[in-house]
Amino acid sequence: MTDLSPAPVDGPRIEAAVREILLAIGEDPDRDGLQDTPARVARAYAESFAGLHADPAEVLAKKFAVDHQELVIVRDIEMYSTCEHHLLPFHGVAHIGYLPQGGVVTGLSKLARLVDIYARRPQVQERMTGQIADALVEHLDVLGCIVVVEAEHLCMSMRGIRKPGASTITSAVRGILARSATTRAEAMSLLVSGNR
Ligand SMILES: Nc1nc2c(ncn2[C@@H]2O[C@H](COP(=O)(O)OP(=O)(O)OP(=O)(O)O)[C@@H](O)[C@H]2O)c(=O)[nH]1
Ligand SMILES: [Zn+2]
Repeated sequence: MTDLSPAPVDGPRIEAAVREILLAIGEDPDRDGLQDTPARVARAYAESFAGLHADPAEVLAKKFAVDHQELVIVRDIEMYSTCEHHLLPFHGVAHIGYLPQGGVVTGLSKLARLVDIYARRPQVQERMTGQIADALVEHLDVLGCIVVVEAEHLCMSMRGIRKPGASTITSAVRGILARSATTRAEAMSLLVSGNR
């Protein structure tokens, strides 16, 4: 995990709500072991939803010039997010590839920070994938980019349809990579897991 500061959440409100949930499921929120749970959940949510209050423009503000006009790819960026339908985790990896414009690149760690900003929100995987790609276009002014996210959704594994191990893969392609099949194919072949 990166070092996003916890979000400024309304702690007492989360605590009251968690206490209600515990009562609603037939638990005793005052029993040993559960007494501190509402406060723990509030702290955990402040971390899990910190991305709501982080600015992708700030993360991508620091750029530098390198004489490199070709693909930059960082893959297997670990990500943990929260499905907005069930408030259960989905987790996996994000892969990012981009073509710099005019030799302007960002620090590699900033790509991982960008993933974190969009992962640490109530999310659906498709939107998160697109948001990462859009941020690269908007704030890094890339010539093109591709973002692929592979994740397992606990709402599909531990409940509901109960299919552990099912992997959801989403991609978002922007700019020149959306227009050129050859460049996109090259990026994709370097990006996806089958080619490790
Ligand atoms: N497309 C998409 N669907 C998601 C994501 N996360 C969870 N879902 C799905 O959201 C859907 C919500 O379906 P609903 O029928 O409203 O809720 P539900 O009755 O709990 O559905 P089940 O999970 O099928 O039991 C489910 O099919 C989930 O698998 C995501 O990131 N993207
Ligand atoms: Zn879900």
